[in-house]
Amino acid sequence: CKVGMMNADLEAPLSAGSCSAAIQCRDVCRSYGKLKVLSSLNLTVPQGQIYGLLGPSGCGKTTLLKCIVGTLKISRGHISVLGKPPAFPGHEVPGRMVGYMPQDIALYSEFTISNTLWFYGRIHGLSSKETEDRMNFLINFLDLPQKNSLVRNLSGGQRRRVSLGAALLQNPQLLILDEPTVGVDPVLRAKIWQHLVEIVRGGQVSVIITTHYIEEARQANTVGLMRNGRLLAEANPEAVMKQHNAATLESAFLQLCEDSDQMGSKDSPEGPAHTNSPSPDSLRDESRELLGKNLSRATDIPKLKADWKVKARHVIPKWRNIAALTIKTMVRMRRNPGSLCFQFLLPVIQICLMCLCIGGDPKGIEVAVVNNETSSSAYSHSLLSFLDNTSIIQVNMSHNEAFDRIRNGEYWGVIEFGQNFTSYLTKRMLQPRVSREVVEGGSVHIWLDLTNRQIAIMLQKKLHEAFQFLLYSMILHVIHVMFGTFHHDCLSFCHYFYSLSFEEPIYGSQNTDFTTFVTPGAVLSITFYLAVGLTALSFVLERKEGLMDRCWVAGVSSLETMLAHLFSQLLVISVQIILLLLFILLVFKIPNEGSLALVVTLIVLQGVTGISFGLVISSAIDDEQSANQAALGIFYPNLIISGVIWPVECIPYPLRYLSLALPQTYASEALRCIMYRGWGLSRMMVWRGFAVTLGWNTFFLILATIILKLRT
Ligand SMILES: Nc1ncnc2c1ncn2[C@@H]1O[C@H](COP(=O)(O)OP(=O)(O)OP(=O)(O)O)[C@@H](O)[C@H]1O
Repeated sequence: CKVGMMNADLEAPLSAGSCSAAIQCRDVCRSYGKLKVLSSLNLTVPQGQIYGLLGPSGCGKTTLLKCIVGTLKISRGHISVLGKPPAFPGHEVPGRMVGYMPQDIALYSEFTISNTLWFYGRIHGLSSKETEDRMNFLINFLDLPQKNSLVRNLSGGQRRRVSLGAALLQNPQLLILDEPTVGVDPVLRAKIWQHLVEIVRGGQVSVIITTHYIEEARQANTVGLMRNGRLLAEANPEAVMKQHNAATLESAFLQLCEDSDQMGSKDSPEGPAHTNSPSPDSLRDESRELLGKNLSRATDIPKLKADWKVKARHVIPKWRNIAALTIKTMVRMRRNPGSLCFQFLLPVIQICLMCLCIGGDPKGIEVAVVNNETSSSAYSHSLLSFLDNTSIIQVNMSHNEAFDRIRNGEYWGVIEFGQNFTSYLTKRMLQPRVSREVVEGGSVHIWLDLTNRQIAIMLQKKLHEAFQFLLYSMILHVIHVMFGTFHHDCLSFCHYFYSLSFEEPIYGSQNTDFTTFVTPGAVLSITFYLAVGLTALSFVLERKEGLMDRCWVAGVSSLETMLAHLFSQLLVISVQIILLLLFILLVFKIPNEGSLALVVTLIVLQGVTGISFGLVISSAIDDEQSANQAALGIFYPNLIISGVIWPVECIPYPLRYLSLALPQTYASEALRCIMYRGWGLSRMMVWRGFAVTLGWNTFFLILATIILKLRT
C-alpha cells in the first residue's frame, strides 16, 4: 500500500543520510496524563535543509517541537539535536545554537522591539555591535516598525514578526519555528520563506517549521506529514505529491490520511495510529541502531559522556544570563511606574496604619457616673478628677438611668459612690477595725461591660491609677493636718503605704504599649507578605505566556531565573525596608537600642524568605487564581501562630511547636531582642532568629529551583 511504501521511503534516507541529520527523533512518546500525544514517532531533519512539519490542529506538532528543544521531557524514545540530546551538559541546545519561535507570541509586552532584541542578545552573549547590526537588519528585513515601539502597541502580525526576529537574532544553526507565518501577509510570508531558503543554502543552518498553509511548505526540502501523534510520511514535497498522484501537497496529505484511516480500520484494534508503522519493538531496535550510527559518526560517543568540568560549567549560573533577566525585570518595572510606586508605598502605609490603629489605649470611652455625694470637697469628686479624661468621658446620671443605658450598650461601665463615701473611706484609713457597712460604703462600686476586653482592661487600669492618686492625696492631706505644713518626708511616708514599688524596667520603658510589642513582628510580616505577593505570580504569568519556555530554549537555567528574580526583587524590598525603618524609627519613635545593621539585615533576610516562598508558589502552580489563593491562604494562619500579634506563650502546646518552626516566630523575637534589649548576635535568641530565617531561605530556594527544573 501507499502508506507502506511511504514508510519504506521514510526509513531509506535515514540510514543513508543519518550522519548529516540536524535532528533525529526515534520512537518518541509523550503523553499529557492519559492523553497520548506522540506515539512512537520517528523523524529526521537533514542538516542544512528546511523541514516542513505539517498536520492537522492538535496532532502534536507543538508538543514535538517542545520535546526537540528540551522544554518537554519525552516519556520514551530518543532525540538527538545537532548531534547530542537536548540539554546535554555543554551542549548549546538549549542555548545559542538554536533559535526558537514558539506558537504563542511570547514577548514581554512592556518591552520595546529594541528591548526585546537586546534582551535575547545579552542572553546569547552577543556584543553590542553584533546586536545593533542584527537588529537593524531584522527591523528592515521583517518590515518592523520603529525599534522604540512598545510590543503591547503592535498589531498581532507585527508581534509575530518581532518574535521571529528574536529567533533569528543570533544566527542559530538550528531554527525551530512554530507557525511563524500565521497572521503575516502573503508578501512578507514569501519574503520569510525566501530568507529561510537563503540561510539554509550554505548547508550550515537547518530549519524545522510548522505551518497551517500546507502549500507554502512546498518550498521546504523535506516535509513530514503528521497525524495522531505519528509521522505518516517524510519525504521531499515533490516526491510525496508524485507518490500520491496529487497536484497539490494538500491533496496528497488528504489521501495519506484516508489511507491511514483505512489501514487503521482493517488492521489494528488500537486505531490508525498503530497501523502505519512497524511494531514498536522492531522500530525501537532499528532506531537504536540508527541513532547509534548517527551519534557515533556525528559526534563520537565517548565525548558524549560529559566530564565533570563540563557538567559543572553547565550547572554554574552564568552572570550574563542573570544580568539579562535582572535588567529585564527592571525595565518591566520602570514601564509600570504606578505599580512600582504602589509597591514602595504599600509597606509604609501598612506600618503607619498599624502604629496608628493597633496597640494604643482606647480614647473617648463613655462611662456612667452615679455620685450620691453632694459636697464638692468629697473624695468621690477628687477620684473622678484623677481619671484620665482623654480616655474616659464621664456622664453623670441616676442609678436607674445608668443601668438602663449600659444595658442598651450606650456606656462601657457604671461607677457609683455611696452617700457617705468620703467619711467611710476616712474611717477605713484611720481605724484598724471597721464594720462591713463602712467597708461597703467606703468602696467605689464599678460595673463593666466586659465584651471588649481591651476597653475593660483600660478602664480597670485607669480606675486603679485614679484610686492610687486619691490615696496619695488623702495621706498628704492627713500629714498636712498633722504637721501643719508639707514636709519632704511626706513622699517617703506615702510610699510606706504603697508597698508595690515598680523600679526602673530592666529593658523597655514604663510606658511600653502593645504597639511596641507588635511593631517588630509586623515589620517582618509586612516585608515577608509583600515579597510573597510580588513573586507568587511572576513565573505563573511568564509560563502561561510562553516566556519561560523561550528563555529556557535560549539557554537560561532555572537557577539563573531564580537568582535573577531574587536580585531584582531585593532591590524593591530594599527601598521598601528603608522607607519602613524611616517611618517606625523617626515618625513613630519606636525605640532601637541595638545595631541598625542587624535590624536591616534581619528584615532583608525575611524579605528574601518571602521572595523564595513566592518563587515556590510560582514554580509549582500554573494559574493565577490558585497562586493567589496559596499566597492568601497562608497569610492568616501564619500571622496568628507566629507570635506576631499575640505572644507565643499563649499558644497551646502542640501548636506551639509548629509556631516555633515557622519563619517569623524566632525572627520576630530576635528583632524585638535587638531593638528593645540592644542584644547582638552573641545572644542565642538573636542568632536563632537569623539561623531559622537563613534555613527557610535556603530550603525555599532549593525547592523552587527543583520544582522549576522538573517542570521545564
Ligand atoms: N499542557 C498540556 N496539557 C494537556 N494537554 C495538552 C497540553 N498541551 C497540549 N495538549 C494536548 O495535546 C494535543 C496536541 O497539542 P499540540 O499543541 O502539540 O498540537 P498542534 O499540532 O501543535 O496543534 P496546532 O496546530 O493547533 O497548534 C492536543 O490535543 C492538546 O489539547
